[in-house]
Amino acid sequence: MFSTEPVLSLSQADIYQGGRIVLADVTFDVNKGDFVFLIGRTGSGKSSLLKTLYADLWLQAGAGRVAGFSLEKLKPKDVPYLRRKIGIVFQDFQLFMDRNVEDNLRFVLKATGWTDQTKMKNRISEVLMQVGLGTLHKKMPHQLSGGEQQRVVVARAMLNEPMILIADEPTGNLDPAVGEQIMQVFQTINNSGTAILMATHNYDFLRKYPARILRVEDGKVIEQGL
Ligand SMILES: Nc1ncnc2c1ncn2[C@@H]1O[C@H](COP(=O)(O)OP(=O)(O)OP(=O)(O)O)[C@@H](O)[C@H]1O
Repeated sequence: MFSTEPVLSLSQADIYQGGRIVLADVTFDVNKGDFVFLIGRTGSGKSSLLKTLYADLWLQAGAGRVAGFSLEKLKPKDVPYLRRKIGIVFQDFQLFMDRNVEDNLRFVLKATGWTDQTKMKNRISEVLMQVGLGTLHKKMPHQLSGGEQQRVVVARAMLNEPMILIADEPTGNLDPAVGEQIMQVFQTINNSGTAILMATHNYDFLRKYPARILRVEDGKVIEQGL
């Protein structure tokens, strides 16, 4: 992949959900280091769009490239490799509740082909530092606050140095002050060069952290001025 190629590119893409078209003719790029908010009413199609980008929904018409993978040519066997190049964060933290923080992260590293114990330990320390949780390796998820759990989820998404972080309402279940901490973690990650595409209903973020805004409305995706 050439370094000038967008991290993500959709061209005249149609987004389907359950056999029904949700969004038509979607065209936009996200470049290295971009921060992009995705906004729109409940049910407008934000999650469907994001799911298409990480191949949870199949792209049925138009063209798409994500982290060097062509969505229209993607085969089921390619999906895990695509997902290694993108970090995914949802609203609900899905940590294994019966494993400590370090083991939650190690699970992902092993599943994505890491074998060297020292390298795994070092990478786990790096990502936990990156999200401001450098001392919580041995804690069980239930010993962490909701915000801390979500930061572990963000750390997990960063393990394989993704080119883009795709986040669907990552602060939706958190109180505003804690949501703000997650937003600051995203800013730090973005400042180190990782592109971020984040669906949110929190309009305070749009004011406080000016960035590109894509609005999903009436079956279309529109780039909005600042
Ligand atoms: N699994 C599904 N099967 C069929 N239709 C679905 C499915 N999931 C969502 N839809 C429909 O697709 C449309 C878009 O939903 P989507 O979840 O993408 O919206 P959203 O903008 O992410 O909403 P929210 O802000 O509430 O998360 C809605 O009409 C929804 O009812």
